[in-house]
Amino acid sequence: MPKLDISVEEEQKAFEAEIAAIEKQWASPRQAHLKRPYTAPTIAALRPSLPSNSTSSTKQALKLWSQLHTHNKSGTCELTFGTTDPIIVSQRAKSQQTVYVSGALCGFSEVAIPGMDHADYPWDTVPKVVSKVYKSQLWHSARQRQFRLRHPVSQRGELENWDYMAPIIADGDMGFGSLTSTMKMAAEFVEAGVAMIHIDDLAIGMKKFTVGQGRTVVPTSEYLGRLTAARMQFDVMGSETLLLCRCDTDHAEFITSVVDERDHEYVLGATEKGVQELKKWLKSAQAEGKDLRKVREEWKEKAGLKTFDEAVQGVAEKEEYGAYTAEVAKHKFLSLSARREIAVKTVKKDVFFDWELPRSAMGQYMFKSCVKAVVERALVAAPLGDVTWARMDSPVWKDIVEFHTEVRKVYPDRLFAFGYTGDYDYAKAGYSAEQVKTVHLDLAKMGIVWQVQPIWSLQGLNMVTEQFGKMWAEEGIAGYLRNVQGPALSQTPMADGFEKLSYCGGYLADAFFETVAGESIAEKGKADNFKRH
Ligand SMILES: C[C@](O)(C(=O)O)[C@H](CC(=O)O)C(=O)O
Repeated sequence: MPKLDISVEEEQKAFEAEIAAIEKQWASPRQAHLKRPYTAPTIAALRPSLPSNSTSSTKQALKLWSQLHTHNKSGTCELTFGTTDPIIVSQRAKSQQTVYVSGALCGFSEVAIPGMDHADYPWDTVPKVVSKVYKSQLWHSARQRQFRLRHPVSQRGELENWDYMAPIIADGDMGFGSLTSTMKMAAEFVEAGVAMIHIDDLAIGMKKFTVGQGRTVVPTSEYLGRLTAARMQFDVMGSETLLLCRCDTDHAEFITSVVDERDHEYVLGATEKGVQELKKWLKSAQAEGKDLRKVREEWKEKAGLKTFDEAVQGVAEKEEYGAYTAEVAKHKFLSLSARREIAVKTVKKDVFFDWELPRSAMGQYMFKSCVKAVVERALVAAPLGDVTWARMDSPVWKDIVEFHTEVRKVYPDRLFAFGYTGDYDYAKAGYSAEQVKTVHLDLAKMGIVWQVQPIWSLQGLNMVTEQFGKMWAEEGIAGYLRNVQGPALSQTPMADGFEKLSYCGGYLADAFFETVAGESIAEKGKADNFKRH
């Protein structure tokens, strides 16, 4: 193998030039808000000798960044929806500025074995769908351009000119395991042309349910590690790709470990002495054929499940508890042992608290979520990413306002995303019909500039397909003419897919054949002649 023909001095000079370029990029208005736990020389030393393929992702990310800022300035928002299908992507170019590639949808339609959204598909599933979608966008933009340029300038003003290159936002779930899988996934996304990905704090394999209960999150440090891994990969590739810090702590019921003291305030423990470990309790109940959900609830009741602060409140006099909370409030984050020390100094009675007893058979600790916990995670994550999303189980307006207001107190210009998650029940969450009409605009005023209904392709397409299938089976072509073909042909311009001239792009194939045959399309003197200007 030949050696690299470069002197040590040249190598060092190139390294220093790379460092200077990285520092310049990091200081740019687009990136100045980001804070990395690593330096430019570290990143420069991690780069291969040829630049990575990140041009498309960078271009689309900058486009998205500018769209989101424009919305932020005007108090408006982008309302988009999820799909994985290039045909659907082509139509939304007429009304949406962005495309969302949802993991849940990929799990139903882009995998060998479909299933509920447990983010249990292979780690490169969503990047592959992004690549497919991005290539379809390129194709539509090329065929539209070719169609337009076949027409003289005088006629082009009349022709369609959609922006098919809508930036793609994609679901990176929890990063799929260790930091190296998060890096590999981030790299594949960049190469696929993605504009932004979201990474969350859910435990791998526990997206929705554990033993029939709520979701499980990872410690704050692990969440930050994932975001840092994605950010580092973008930096190694020199890309501008946006990182959306999604946080799923709202209504989470478990945390995988208590290794990070920032989480200790929210971990639940037994406060009654003498209760058996929950997992042993459940095991014997199972052997007796009892209803485990009921038995678990009974155990929680018996164990007096509380956070440590609640346990202190439970045994302290009013003034003692006041002294305890006053001392705790002096610190940003406090470990359980530090809280115990404060309790010993401020409260006469012993505080019994054991967070080992409620641990699940899989080892998870029980967690008490609240808006404050979500805000804290979002705040520590913010410097690593560009946009924040607190994924909520239910659209509780009070919580939404509190979350976004608190984050904006620290980061006044923060941009946010919001998911109209599939099964939200707005009436149950207390919204009137009037409120629902303007909710997207009310959200936009809080900086929630990117709003997505992630699973339209599941809910909406299923509904439309069911209705069409029934009609087709009953009425055949007469129903098709009435409901589909008739309206499609009579609208102006006619719906895509019916006409052969523009959308289906036969002329693009003709242009390839003509070019290969050496025919100059410009000189052929066709009616729809190709013009160079
Ligand atoms: C956004 C989401 O991650 C998705 O995969 O589309 C899901 C969607 C849903 O459950 O409706 C999520 O919100 O977790």
